[in-house]
Amino acid sequence: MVEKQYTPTVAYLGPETSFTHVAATLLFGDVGLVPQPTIPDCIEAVAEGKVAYAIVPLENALEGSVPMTIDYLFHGSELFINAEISTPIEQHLMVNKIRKDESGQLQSIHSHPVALAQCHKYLQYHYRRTPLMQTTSTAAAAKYVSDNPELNIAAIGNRLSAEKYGLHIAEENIHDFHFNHTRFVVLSQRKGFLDIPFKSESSKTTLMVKLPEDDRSGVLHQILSVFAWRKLNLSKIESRPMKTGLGNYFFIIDVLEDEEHPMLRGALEELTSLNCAVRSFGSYYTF
Ligand SMILES: O=C(O)C(=O)Cc1ccccc1
Repeated sequence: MVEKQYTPTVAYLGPETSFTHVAATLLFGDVGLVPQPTIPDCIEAVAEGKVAYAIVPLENALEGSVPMTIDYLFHGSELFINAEISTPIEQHLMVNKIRKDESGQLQSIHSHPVALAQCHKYLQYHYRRTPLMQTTSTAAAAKYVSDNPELNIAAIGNRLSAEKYGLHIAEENIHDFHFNHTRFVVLSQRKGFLDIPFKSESSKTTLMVKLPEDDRSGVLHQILSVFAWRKLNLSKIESRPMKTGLGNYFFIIDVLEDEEHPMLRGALEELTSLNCAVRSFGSYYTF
C-alpha cells in the first residue's frame, strides 16, 4: 500500500505575495497554504482546528512587535510556537501600470501599518500631504491599487506583489533603514518542533512571565538573575501592557535554550517559586 503523504494546511496573512506568504512558502512549500484576510483570522483558524498551523508576523527590526499578533497570541490564545523564520523586507512604491507616466499628485498611499511605518521618513519627505490608508497586508494594498485603475493611488509592498498584480514600481527600496528584517512564527495547538525536512542549529523558547501580585521591590532583578546565574542567554525581553490597568505589565522573554534543558527547567521552577505566573509557548527552531 502506498502511504498517503500528509500535507499540513497552513493559514497565512494573505493574499498571495504578502511577506507572510513568502515566509510560509519558504517553510512549507506551495501546497496547503490557505490565505486569511487578517492576523486574528489566521490565529482563529488554527485555534478552531480549521488548519494545522498558522504563520503570522511577530516582530520587525525597525518597528518592534506587531501589536495585532501580540494581542491575539498573548491575550487569551492557547497556542504554541513551533518554528520561527526571519526574512529580509524591501518596500517599494508601486502604481497602476497605465498610470506609470503620470506626474500628478497621488490621491492616497495604501499599505499595512507596519510597512507604512517602515517608510515613514520617506513618506514624510516626499508625500507629506498625501493621505496614508491602512490595509490588512501589503499584498492586499497592491491588489486594491490593481483593482482600481481609475484612482491615482499607490501601494507599498514587495516586488512579487508588483509582478502578481501588474503594478509598476515607481520607486524602489523606500524603507527608511537598510536592515529591515521580520520574524514570522508558526503556531499550532500542540507544543513541539515543526516537523520539516531541514533542521536548524539554534533553538529558542518563548515565555510569558507575569510578576507576583505583591509588587515587591527588586522583583525584576530577581527574575533576571534566575536566568543569569544559569548562563541562559536571553535574545529578547519586552514588557507589554496586561490591559488590566495603568502600570500593569507582563514580560515576553525569549531564551536561547530548549525547554527540556535542565537549566531552563530549573529556571521555570524557580520563577514559579518566586510567585511569577509563567506560560511557555514551547521551544522551536529559528530559520
Ligand atoms: O503585509 C504583509 O505583506 C505582511 O505579511 C505583514 C508585514 C508587513 C510589513 C512587514 C512585514 C510583514
